[in-house]
Amino acid sequence: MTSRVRDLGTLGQAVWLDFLERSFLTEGGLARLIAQDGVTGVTSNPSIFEKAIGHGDAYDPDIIQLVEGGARGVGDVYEELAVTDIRTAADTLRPVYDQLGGADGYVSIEVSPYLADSTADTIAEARRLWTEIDRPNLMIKVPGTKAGVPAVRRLTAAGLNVNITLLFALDTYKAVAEAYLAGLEARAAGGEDVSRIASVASFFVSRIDTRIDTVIDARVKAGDAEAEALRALRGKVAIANAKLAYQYYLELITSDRWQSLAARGARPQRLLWASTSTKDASLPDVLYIDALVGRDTINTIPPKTMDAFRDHGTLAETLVEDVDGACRVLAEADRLGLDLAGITAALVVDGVGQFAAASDALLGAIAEKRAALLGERINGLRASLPGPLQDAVDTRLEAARAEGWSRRLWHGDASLWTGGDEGAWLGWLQAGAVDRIDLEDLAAFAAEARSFKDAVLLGMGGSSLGAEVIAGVLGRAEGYPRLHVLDSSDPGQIATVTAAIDPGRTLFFVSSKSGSTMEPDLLRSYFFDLVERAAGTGRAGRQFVAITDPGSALERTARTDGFARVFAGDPSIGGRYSVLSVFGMVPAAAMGIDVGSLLAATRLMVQSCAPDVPPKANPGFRLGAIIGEAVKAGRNKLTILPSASLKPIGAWLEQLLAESTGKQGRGVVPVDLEPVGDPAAYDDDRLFVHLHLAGDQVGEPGARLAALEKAGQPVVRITLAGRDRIGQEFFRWELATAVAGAIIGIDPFDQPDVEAAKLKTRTLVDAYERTGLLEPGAPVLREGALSFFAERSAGDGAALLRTHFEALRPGGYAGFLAYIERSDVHEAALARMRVLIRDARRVATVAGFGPRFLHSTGQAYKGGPPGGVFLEITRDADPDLAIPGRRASFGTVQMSQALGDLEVLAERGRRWLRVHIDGDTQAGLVALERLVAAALA
Ligand SMILES: O=P(O)(O)OC[C@H]1O[C@](O)(CO)[C@@H](O)[C@@H]1O
Ligand SMILES: O=C[C@H](O)[C@H](O)COP(=O)(O)O
Repeated sequence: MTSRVRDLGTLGQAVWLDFLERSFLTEGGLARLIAQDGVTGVTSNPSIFEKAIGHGDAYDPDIIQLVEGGARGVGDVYEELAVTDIRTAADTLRPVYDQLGGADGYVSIEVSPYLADSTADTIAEARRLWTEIDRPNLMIKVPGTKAGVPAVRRLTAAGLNVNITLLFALDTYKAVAEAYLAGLEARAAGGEDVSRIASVASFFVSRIDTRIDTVIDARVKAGDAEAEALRALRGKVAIANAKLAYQYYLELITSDRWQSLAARGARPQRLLWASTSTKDASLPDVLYIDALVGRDTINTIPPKTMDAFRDHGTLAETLVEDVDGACRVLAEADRLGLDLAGITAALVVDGVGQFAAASDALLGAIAEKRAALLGERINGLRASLPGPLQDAVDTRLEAARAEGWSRRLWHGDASLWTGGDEGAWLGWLQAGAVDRIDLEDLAAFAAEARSFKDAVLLGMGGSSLGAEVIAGVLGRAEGYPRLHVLDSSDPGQIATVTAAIDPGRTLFFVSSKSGSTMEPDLLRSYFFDLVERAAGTGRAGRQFVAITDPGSALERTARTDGFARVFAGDPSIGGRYSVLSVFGMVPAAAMGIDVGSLLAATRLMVQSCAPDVPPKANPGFRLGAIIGEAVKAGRNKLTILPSASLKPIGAWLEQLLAESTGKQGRGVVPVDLEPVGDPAAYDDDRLFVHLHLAGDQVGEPGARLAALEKAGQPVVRITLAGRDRIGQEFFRWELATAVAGAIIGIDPFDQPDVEAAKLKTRTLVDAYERTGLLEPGAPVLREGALSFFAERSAGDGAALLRTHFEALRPGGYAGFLAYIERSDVHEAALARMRVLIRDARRVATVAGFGPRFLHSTGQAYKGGPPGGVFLEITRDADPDLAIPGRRASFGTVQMSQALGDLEVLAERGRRWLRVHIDGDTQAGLVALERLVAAALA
């Protein structure tokens, strides 16, 4: 059967198909074109795959199989699908390849457009695909970018078939031709065979006209004096450009340099006309076929254009016709100021961008399919945001996609944040992604831990809160010790834990990344002494385990004191991001939790947030964009509303968000444990996040969310189908915090203002050690059991409090900094006062127990958004607790911390008032509550 397409072959031109799709391959579409039309090759690109895989359900069975068969990430899923198609196409073309002795019969796959700016990455990816697909008639497409050209030489030298894509400019084509020659010469010089290597230079045609003609049309419309001359060039420049490229090719293959390679059996690098479907409906649909017919060239044609050519194409060797005319067209374009060089340069950048966008769309589509398949195995997130905030989030996600944030974040590109050392603090990404923990060793440790009745974890902030959430949400397994977390210097708190344990049957974790934090160090010496007294001198060490970064002071102490174990942290993970590392996993193992399955469940989220998942489909990015944009819109009070079983996560979220983002006068102020109110209680500075565990009662927060939503408040709902999905939230929020940090424009991995309070405290404690004195200052008022410390007096207690609260402005917040024992009763008393203030002043309220919050929200209170108005509560420790070998007691340390904290707050211009309770704490809180109510009345 004759075919006009096939007849192009008689004129020396090969026809390739610029299309690929699974059913087309499997149902014999390609085989038919080979047989009927003499098609001898296939090209693919990211847009072609996006059209094939990203729409419809043809690939769903494979996607299901891949996801179910190993819960792989979307990049892997895409590659499996693409590789399968490319192999099928290559195998279908293999008889052609064999018949022509390797002269044709190729199928091309493109390296990821994300790598277009990196020679090394392009080479590595090309080699990986070459090995993976493993077909002699494969061509790897490398873009003709600055970084791509040297890759062409190296890949050719390495023996790969290369198709150089996105060529628009003559000069770049010449550079690419040179790279091919140099690659072959390198092989020849090394005595390697050059005869089995093929290469094509893909010269893009229609896209040039699309650009030039748009400029022409605009100028004509604007009444350009040269309108007639301009119009005459419509649809002509790209073809003229291509003709000159072909002239260069003809020259090159007659050169001595080429001839000597040809003598060794080398094949010329053929010109391939790409982008040959007509984009402008006013031009003939076969324009870029008819006009580009020439010997030893290829035209890669999409199906519709091929049909059109089969129907009404013209067979003539046009490429060598009227070359002078082509020169005149280009000269005329130049005379008319049509900047071909500028346009072709821009087209390369655009081309990479377009293919990256197509890849993003495809990976996003696969991510969505994967999420649907995983169903409840992956935690859900729904957001109901006011219109402008939703728009800002959408815009941000799209910008983040275009700027490659997801990949840049995973690759540690510090320019996402402040360009500082952020890249050195991303170990938590890997902690979630791969097994960094020796699970076997952890299982052995868990078996050892069974002999203990209780476990006490001594650590502050990030070094204890993750373990506390795990204990609170997952609980311990039968037969394993009960975990108590002690993150305080409060004598009452310490006494409560001491009373709850049998020191001789308790395992102690001393958990500190730096190994120099004061509280765990003091607590270690307190409990070590206690155990020594119970178990006998020299025997305590075997009940102690250190979790600390290598080389820390704690590690040394642990060795000296004969600790049972020392677990080493990863120095590239900051404390607040450390839960999925040994800091969370070691205590979890001691509680009998199956760390392996917890991490496996977590990994589904990690994969959903992987670098190849575009921001919009990436659950961590989505949350981060919401948080970041909410902050930018003034909604910086992230109000945490967990269902009952998830309550412990609030404190962990607080430390993560506040310490990471609250600096330079910006960031998130997390609001935890503030009872949920009616819409009227809230201003427009909130973002509500509800976390719900399946099986929990909808309860208060759940029930009021709809009303808040209706009132136009932004509400995010996160759902967990099971307790072991808590790890997914750890990872999601860590990523979200890093993303929010990038949006807010701060370094989410430092904590500059925490250090200031630490320093002040240390100065006070050291002075006390020397002098035995701690100067708490003189109160401005004593009223019953309460003493008030303030910058100036203002009448009675209620008046002082009134003046204090009058400093609250819209968008500000009221903070309770309570240096008292953390207990349900005290928490409830604070919550009641918080509600009084919120409802009276429509401001957010926060509360923290000192010194616990110093290692968490303390950063944001001092360094974060201004407007915090702080009421510090202190009391004399009674009974107090001595610290072995020290003059200062725990009570003195705690008071030093309270005073140091206040000094720094004052230095930062924060509004403060201290109320000191004499005698019974509970009674003092009741009295204070009464005064707060009076002050607000
Ligand atoms: O683990 P470390 O070094 O004892 O620090 C405990 C906590 O203190 C902080 O450094 C803040 O003071 C937190 O970032 C950290 O989680
Ligand atoms: O190799 C083929 C090219 O990727 C393709 O021809 C580009 O065509 P387009 O410009 O129509 O997208």
